[in-house]
Amino acid sequence: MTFTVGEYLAERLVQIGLKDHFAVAGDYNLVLLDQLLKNKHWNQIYDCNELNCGFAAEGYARSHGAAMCVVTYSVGAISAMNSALGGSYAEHLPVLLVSGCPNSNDYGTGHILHHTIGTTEYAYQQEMCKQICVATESITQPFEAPEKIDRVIREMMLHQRPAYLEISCNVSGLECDRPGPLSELLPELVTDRKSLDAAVEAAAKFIGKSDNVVMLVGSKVRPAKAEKATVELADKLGCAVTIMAAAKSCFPEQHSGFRGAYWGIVSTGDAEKLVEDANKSGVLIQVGPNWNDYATVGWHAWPRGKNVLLIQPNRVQVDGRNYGGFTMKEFLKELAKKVSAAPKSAQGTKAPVLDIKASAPADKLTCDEMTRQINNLLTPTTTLFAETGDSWFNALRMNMPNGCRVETEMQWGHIGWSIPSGFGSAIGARDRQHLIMCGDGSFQLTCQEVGQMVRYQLPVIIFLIDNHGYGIEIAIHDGPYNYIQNWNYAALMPAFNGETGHGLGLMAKTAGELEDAIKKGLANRKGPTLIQCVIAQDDCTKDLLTWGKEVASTNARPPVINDF
Ligand SMILES: C/C(NCc1cnc(C)nc1N)=C(/S)[C@H](O)COP(=O)(O)OP(=O)(O)O
Ligand SMILES: [Mg+2]
Repeated sequence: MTFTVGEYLAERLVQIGLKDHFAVAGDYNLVLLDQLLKNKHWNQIYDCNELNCGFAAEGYARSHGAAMCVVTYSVGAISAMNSALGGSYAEHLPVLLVSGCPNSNDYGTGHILHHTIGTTEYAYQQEMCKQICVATESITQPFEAPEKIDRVIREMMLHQRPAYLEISCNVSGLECDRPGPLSELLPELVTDRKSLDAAVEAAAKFIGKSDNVVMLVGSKVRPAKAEKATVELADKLGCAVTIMAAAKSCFPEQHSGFRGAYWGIVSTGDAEKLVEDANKSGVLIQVGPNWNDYATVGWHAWPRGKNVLLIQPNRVQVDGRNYGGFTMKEFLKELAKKVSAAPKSAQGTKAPVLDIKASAPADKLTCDEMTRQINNLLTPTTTLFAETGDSWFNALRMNMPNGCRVETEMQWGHIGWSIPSGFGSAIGARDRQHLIMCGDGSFQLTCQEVGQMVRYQLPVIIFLIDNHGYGIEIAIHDGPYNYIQNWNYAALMPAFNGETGHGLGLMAKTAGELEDAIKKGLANRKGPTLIQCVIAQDDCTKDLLTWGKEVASTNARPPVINDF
């Protein structure tokens, strides 16, 4: 039995732990899909389109550690680039985008091929991908496959960022060597001990100079696999710990030091005062922050300067020095050993607690009541997806049981992401209850993947927030373009079910109807439940309005005219 190029790719990805991969068929990838199916240690999962396929892979990488999606040339791959590469790069996720590509005999012949842009060159796709991933390879001969496949996987795992691979449609089924051991795919970074020791020494001294130490945890602790090491340092220091909005659930909120989220004027709990005081006159330890325009509320809330110890995945900046040559995890673990055990008493009051009075069952459903009821569902094995929009603010104010995970896409911010990504995450972690909070505007971009949740019988509960339009945009800058055709979202489910599905579509216009719909959703284990939560168009969190106005004014800055 010959071992083929496609089987090599399958074996390598199964070796790094994948149990599933995602695909949309096309004539440039059918032979490859056949080869991937020969490997019985994983499943081939299908998507409705390539944008969703890329997001499903991104979601799988969130819950399972890495992912692959397979699409056809150009008409498939260029859609998938948005999600599988751009989004995954922005969100630090190891996703391999694989595209079938033209028959190797066509290269250099002047042939014009279908699905291309109609020129005689086919390298443009790989060139496009080079801009938004860490490694790309093109395979037109079987003998080059092992080295090129290993390289893209190795780079993707080392940098926790996406990579791109294309394979000629006449090569995937050709004979190929078998792979060597997995270890060469996952090289450990060589630690520069001298630099690590110097950085730890400097940081411990820096921290020791103040009795007002506050930690601020950012989203990069997750791709750096440093969440546990962050808790170890917090335990040793006994200091107050705050999180950035994009790092919701990256630090346990039942921890004695937890004090809320820092997000400038829309911070929760004591976080704003704690962070800004420490930045002014204490020590502010920032672990994996991503200070973009949204996180800094339009550049108005960006604590920087001489009192900051900045720890990034591969760099540490402290007291005017800059160190590299070790990982965040190594640095945090060594620092936890080094700092004095004298705990910096965790400042401020306890962590903020969601405090919303329950509505009466007959009351019209509100954003607060919906948030309260969803918050009551959270358990240590829940994964809550919060779509771009007011869902960010609703998730941020919820209380997280330790182990509960929140997924957001606050860097890429592609509306519609949560449905396909939630689908992929649920495939990758079938033992976790997946809840998705998705706005009506977002849902209209990628809702087809609810049909795939029906197909794979995933008991995902979708809270479709029907506020008749782009609420966040209306708050930032209103206009006719923020209003959408209002669908009967609950009525979609019978359509997605076809003859065989078990999806449930329910309408909730009152608090009681939502309670009842949630009960039905929790009981529905053989398919998704979509609950259309109808709320007033102007019913959004105060924080969204405050934040939106600031961001809008920053977006509106006039160009600086340099009159020389
Ligand atoms: C249109 C847009 N952003 C612009 C945008 C447009 N296209 C893509 C792919 N991504 C984007 N973020 C955004 S945030 C809408 O308010 C989302 O509306 P919805 O899902 O209904 O949520 P809210 O009502 O809570 O705002
Ligand atoms: Mg909306």
